[in-house]
Amino acid sequence: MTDEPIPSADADDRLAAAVAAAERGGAVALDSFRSALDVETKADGPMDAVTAVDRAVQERIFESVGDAYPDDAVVGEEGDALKTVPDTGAAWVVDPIDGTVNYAKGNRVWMTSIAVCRDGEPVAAANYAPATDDLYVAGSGDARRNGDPVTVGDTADPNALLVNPVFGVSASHRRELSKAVDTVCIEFGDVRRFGCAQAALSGVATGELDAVASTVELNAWDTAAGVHLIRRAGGRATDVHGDRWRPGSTGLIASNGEAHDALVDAFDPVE
Ligand SMILES: O=P(O)(O)OC[C@H]1O[C@](O)(COP(=O)(O)O)[C@@H](O)[C@@H]1O
Ligand SMILES: [Mg+2]
Repeated sequence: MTDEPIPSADADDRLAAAVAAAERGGAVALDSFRSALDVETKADGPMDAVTAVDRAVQERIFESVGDAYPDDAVVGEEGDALKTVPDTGAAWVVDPIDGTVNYAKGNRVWMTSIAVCRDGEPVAAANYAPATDDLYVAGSGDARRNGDPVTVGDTADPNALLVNPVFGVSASHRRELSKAVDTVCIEFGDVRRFGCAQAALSGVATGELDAVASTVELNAWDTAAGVHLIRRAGGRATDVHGDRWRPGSTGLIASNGEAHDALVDAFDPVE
């Protein structure tokens, strides 16, 4: 296998700090959920939203991580934080609110996501959905939801797979998204889209979904934690060509593993 989780001796210490930081940050976000918010748009167009709450949550998480591990690198979606995961050392990858459009509209599908990476690979993950109080975590052991172990599903028939194309907020990704949705409709069971990549990836880890697909590079904060959860839940995560996924890879196919090659064949642009 090319997509086993990387063992890391310090993953479990940092996992405890990741959970604490996700809960602290998530509580800040929950305080303002379903209140009147000013929604600003970022470089990628009107679906690329940010609010003052996203920035406040990121700040809270950075404080929490900085207190516990002051020498670690910290990557974050908002502001001028580092945007890529360093190839060496320990790094924290933070999406303060994944699903800001949902959050701002009062939809409960959004998550505060934190991954810990070691030498560029995710080794621990905490995805917290404050509005539903669901917490998904994995360090060096089982993936867990609210303390209970979870595993990926066992659907193997391509025609029965629920596939979530998780990209396409940027205007520049719309054509690729449309092709990916077409591929799902023609070659697999049905399409799901949540507006929160970490919710989709967490859903693959628990068997609620069978696969997540992107044919374009995604940001580390939208992917790293969920990929680690899926690997620890028994699934697979590769790039669009079927090679081991890591932050910076081209595309992402993350699945229950049962029909992974069929998914890669269908989405890989190289025939
Ligand atoms: O195609 P793009 O522009 O990379 O956007 C896709 C990303 O946007 C999101 O749906 C929303 O992310 P944010 O709410 O954190 O901005 C992610 O979950 C998803 O990965
Ligand atoms: Mg975000």
